[in-house]
Amino acid sequence: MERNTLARQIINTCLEMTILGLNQGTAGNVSVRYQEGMLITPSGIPYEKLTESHIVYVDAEGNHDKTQLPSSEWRFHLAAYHTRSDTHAVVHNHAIHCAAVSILNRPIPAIHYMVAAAGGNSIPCAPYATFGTSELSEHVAVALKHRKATLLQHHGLIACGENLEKALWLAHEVEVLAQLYLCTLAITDPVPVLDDEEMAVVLEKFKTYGLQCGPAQP
Ligand SMILES: C[C@H](O)[C@@H](O)[C@@H](O)C(=O)COP(=O)(O)O
Ligand SMILES: [Zn+2]
Repeated sequence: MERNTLARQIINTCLEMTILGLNQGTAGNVSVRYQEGMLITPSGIPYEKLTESHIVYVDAEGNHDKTQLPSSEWRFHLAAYHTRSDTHAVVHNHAIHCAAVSILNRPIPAIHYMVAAAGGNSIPCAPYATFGTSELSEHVAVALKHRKATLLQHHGLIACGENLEKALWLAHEVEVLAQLYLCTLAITDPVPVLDDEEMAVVLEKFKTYGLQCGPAQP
């Protein structure tokens, strides 16, 4: 796809993220795999002010046009593409319930079968490291090895997808699961979970679910 078209899709995804209530201020960032690297949102510019020319191309080594400043999290976006060959879009946000669970430093267990949408029987919580660091990107690479989404301790969420639509959908889904987890945690801890056998059945069913609709989820 043409660079400008992808840039517009990135901006629309950012705006949609805000409409869905997943973000606030300049928190979060969005990228798509492009050529040998990725196209990514710039650092610290409010989404409403973004135009196509703000979207930065960063190559696989982290090089970019010196007149532009890519998201401070370009390292973990590159790490996601490097770790997951099925990933062509990455969404990061500070959605409130995801951030709350990340502060508790807990993975989201199999409290609901939709946890399988992230590719397994839990959604991990990558250990804390300062934003924008190589250390954080290393934690992200480990967490995303077997999952399409991970919480970031004391920070937020990362969700990956084959395209922007799927990555945003998963980010929203994980936020709903995080909210559900917090609601149930307020009543009982540990929260009852589905067993590994049932989650394996769901993971198998998700391999073919929704295929007749093209970009359907999961
Ligand atoms: C301090 C930043 O907000 C950090 O949390 C980062 O992870 C983020 O979400 C937005 O940073 P950029 O504007 O640099 O993408
Ligand atoms: Zn962040």
